[in-house]
Amino acid sequence: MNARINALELKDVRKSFGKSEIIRGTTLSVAKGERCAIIGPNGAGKSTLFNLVSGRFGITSGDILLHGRSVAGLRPFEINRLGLARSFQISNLFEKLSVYENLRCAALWSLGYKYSFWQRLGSLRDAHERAQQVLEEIGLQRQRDVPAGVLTYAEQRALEIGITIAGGADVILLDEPTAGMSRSESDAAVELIRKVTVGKTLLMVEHDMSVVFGLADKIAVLVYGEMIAFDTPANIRASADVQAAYLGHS
Ligand SMILES: Nc1ncnc2c1ncn2[C@@H]1O[C@H](COP(=O)(O)OP(=O)(O)OP(=O)(O)O)[C@@H](O)[C@H]1O
Repeated sequence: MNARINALELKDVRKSFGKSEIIRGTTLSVAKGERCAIIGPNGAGKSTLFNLVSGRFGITSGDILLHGRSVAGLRPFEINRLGLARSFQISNLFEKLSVYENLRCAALWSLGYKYSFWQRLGSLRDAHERAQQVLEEIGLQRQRDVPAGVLTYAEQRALEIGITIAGGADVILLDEPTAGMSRSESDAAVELIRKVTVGKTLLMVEHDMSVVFGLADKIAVLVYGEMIAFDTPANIRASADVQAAYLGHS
């Protein structure tokens, strides 16, 4: 029965800021293990949608389900503990801490670090193991003890992806993971994202169409708060509506 439950589901989600309705009835189902990209012109509401899914903003109406369970009204850390982690457009690193320490902090936070002595010992051990494992996955072993602030930009973005996955969440939200990267850096980031999201569910906002079409199993097109299409990359590319509303102008 669980196989039929989607990892993430948005049901007629609406969000208004004052009198302006920014998200206008979005319905979206992301199956377990699927990689899904949200595209759309500037101001379409992509970041707002991310903020609704991760609990940073409350929805005005509709519902959001994570593994079949409503998360509407929950706070970001509660949604995180239920298995959803997100990255941010703006760097979220502790620049003075080492690469390893950044990863360990992220793992500890998600493990629900508490002040009980025994629990603390167990959490520290688990966090250490997770941090080591993620360090290898993101290919930053050689920079393990380097302060995050001195990494190159592309390495910092890789570390951010590592921090996002370090807690073991199975639904990952990445906000413009290749923004500001050169073509070759962005190609490497695509490979990294592909690798670290195997077996997980990915929702990402991305402006770079080669990244979107290279990674996504499904693409959602958001225009002025309305989801005008949600389909495979081939169908999105062929859609006259999408061409007219967005791709033709990018
Ligand atoms: N906290 C807020 N209060 C009021 N309006 C907001 C708030 N956050 C976003 N908006 C408005 O919602 C609209 C959508 O913004 P959003 O940042 O979600 O778009 P976007 O698709 O992510 O754009 P971009 O591609 O430029 O990042 C914009 O008109 C923005 O001004």
